[in-house]
Amino acid sequence: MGHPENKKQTLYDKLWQDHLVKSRDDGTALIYIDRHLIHEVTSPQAFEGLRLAGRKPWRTDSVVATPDHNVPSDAAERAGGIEGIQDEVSRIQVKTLDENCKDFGIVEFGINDPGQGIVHVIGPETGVTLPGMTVVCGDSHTSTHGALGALAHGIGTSEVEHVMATQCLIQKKMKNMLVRVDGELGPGVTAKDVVLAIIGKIGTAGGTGYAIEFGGSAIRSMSMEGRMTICNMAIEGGARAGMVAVDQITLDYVKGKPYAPKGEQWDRAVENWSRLHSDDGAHFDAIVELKAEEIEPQVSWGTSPEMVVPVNAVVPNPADESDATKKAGIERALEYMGLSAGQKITDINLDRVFIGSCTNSRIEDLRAAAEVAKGHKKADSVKQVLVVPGSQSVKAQAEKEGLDKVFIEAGFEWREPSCSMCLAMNADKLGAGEHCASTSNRNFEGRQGYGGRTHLVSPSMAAAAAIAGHFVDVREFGGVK
Ligand SMILES: CC(C)[C@H](C(=O)O)[C@@H](O)C(=O)O
Ligand code: SF4
Repeated sequence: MGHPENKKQTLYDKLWQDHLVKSRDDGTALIYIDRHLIHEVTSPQAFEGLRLAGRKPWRTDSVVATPDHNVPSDAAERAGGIEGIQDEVSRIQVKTLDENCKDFGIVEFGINDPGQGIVHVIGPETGVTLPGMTVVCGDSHTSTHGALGALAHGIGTSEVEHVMATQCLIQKKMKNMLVRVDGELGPGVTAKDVVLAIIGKIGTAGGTGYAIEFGGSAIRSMSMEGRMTICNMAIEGGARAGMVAVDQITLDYVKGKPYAPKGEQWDRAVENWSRLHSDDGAHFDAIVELKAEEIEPQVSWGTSPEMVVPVNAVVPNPADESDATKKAGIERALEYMGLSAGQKITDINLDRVFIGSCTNSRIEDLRAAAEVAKGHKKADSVKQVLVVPGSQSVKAQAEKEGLDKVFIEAGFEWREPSCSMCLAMNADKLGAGEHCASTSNRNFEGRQGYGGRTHLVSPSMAAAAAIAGHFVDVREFGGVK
């Protein structure tokens, strides 16, 4: 919320202002939506609603679809296309999306299309998501797209229908939070560690009611992939939207993408996008500061992303917690996770490892994991290591660089683009009681399969754990930059 006596605007204020259609007396407002991404899980009822009301999408070309949650990651199963999907519910979901897109004339990157991938990976990589846009999707991790200097957040299924019908959304303006990370990250410390450390500090409710802008020199010097990892998890810190100001790194990333403006339109876009940063002296309702040098590789030990500690720490003791509710939460998490207070994080043995998800399945993530895996073999005690690229285009690039071979030689499995074991909606699941080092964003009970135990880490930490069979400080592995 802009301070009454302060005309200086935050990035969020600007994006909001640019899309404000109407402020209403009840404190809500109507905002215009530029880009609407859809996937198979949250769109079927919305299409059904449109049909029942006899309505069509208002601006069909603003909608882009792709199946990601229910598509198999197994290459043989995947080769059979939609009809080849073994699980009936998944097959119906993917087929329904396909049919709805055909019926309503919506662009879809279908199951085996070269443009397919996790919706939050393909948006930025194709230029379907651009700076300055309002971006919505029936998916909470839509916050990812804010890394481009966009206002992006998840919406519910009824809102999916509303946006398709009207191109607008009823919203209440959020408050402004700045999370500033200054300094230089140490070797082996990545964007994932930064965002886990932020959530460890502010808690999963810390960002509730806020739009978070991530700034400071550590964020400014991060690649777009890193910024996306950070914004992806804004929602795990309670904020529906996370964002990063537009700078040269943003422009270099967007330029030349298939859906990005070209020629004279590019020049005009750049002129407009160069405003997309918070003004000096703009008012933030809350400011959180972290020092990059103090951030270490992180590992989550519990059942919420805020239950996270540095890799060389120990599992916390509920007896040290004075707040009764928090204490009970720690006790319950320890029981579910099968861990004991004071146990060293590096003593946690892993049954499976998952490298993927919209948090960490981009090319840079795969490069980081491959760098650690190169020349090593997974530990015998680790049953499975899945590497699931975030999109067909990431997969093709990784194969061009020979990363697939590095993984296969290390005994990892190289899979097809999908959400996969991030939430176990396809066949990739943990067994009850199994511990998994996962590069995803949620470690809730049962998230990766009934009774499964998820530990959130960075791609290089996941690869190191796969090789050692237990968590290790990736900085102790040779060759880590
Ligand atoms: C299925 C979808 C609605 C869900 C989300 O909103 O985030 C999923 O992507 C997740 O990560 O839990
Ligand atoms: S990869 Fe995971 S977090 Fe991302 S959209 Fe898919 S299920 Fe959700």
